[in-house]
Amino acid sequence: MTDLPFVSALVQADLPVWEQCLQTEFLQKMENGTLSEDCFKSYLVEDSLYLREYAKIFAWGMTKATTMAAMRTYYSLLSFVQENEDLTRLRYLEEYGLREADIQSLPLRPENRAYLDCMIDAARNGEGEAECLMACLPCMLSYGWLFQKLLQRSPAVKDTYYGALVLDYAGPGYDAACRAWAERAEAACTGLSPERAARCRAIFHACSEHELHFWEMCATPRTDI
Ligand SMILES: Cc1ncc(CN)c(N)n1
Repeated sequence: MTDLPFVSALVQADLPVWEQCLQTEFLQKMENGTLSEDCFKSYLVEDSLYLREYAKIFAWGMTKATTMAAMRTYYSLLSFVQENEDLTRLRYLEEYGLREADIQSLPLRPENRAYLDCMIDAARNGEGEAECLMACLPCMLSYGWLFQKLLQRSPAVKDTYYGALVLDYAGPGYDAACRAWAERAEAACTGLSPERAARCRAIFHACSEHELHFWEMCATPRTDI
């Protein structure tokens, strides 16, 4: 992504946070094959609730869109998350005897709620597309980075129970979506005033930190499923 200077600088600045994500108990155990099914199931449930709410961030973005290109970006991102990213997760949930409809009434854990509130705040109160994309980007890009790293470091992870999920996020389809998303963010953030660019960087960083807190949370399973 060296041809995307704004986005590359964001990623470089936050790599230490993403490294910390890789070191969390949940991802370490996933990598070495010792993650309990309770933890994994709990992660899938929490993440399903997260992705449901995540969709609403695009809705806020759309209310501020001033071009058809921006509308199409939100639409394509939303459909990627809901149609591609959802498939593997739903298959796992099914294996646990859970249907999507069964989990909708569950409360979000505080770390999850805090992350979503941060993104919604950026999309609702920011000036426009740049802020909305900055809020959504760490979610997308950090997963691509994390799971590619995990797979490179421990290729045997693909033969574990969690292999399908790892391969999804480390694979070319997800990578292409990340690239498209990053290009759009680069365009939205090009030519911003220094003040607004700084606010965008702060949103991206805050959301990277929330990704870390989400992984930390996942080491302890929910007790209500
Ligand atoms: C919390 C979280 N962050 C990121 C992703 C990957 N889009 C996800 N599914 N969930």
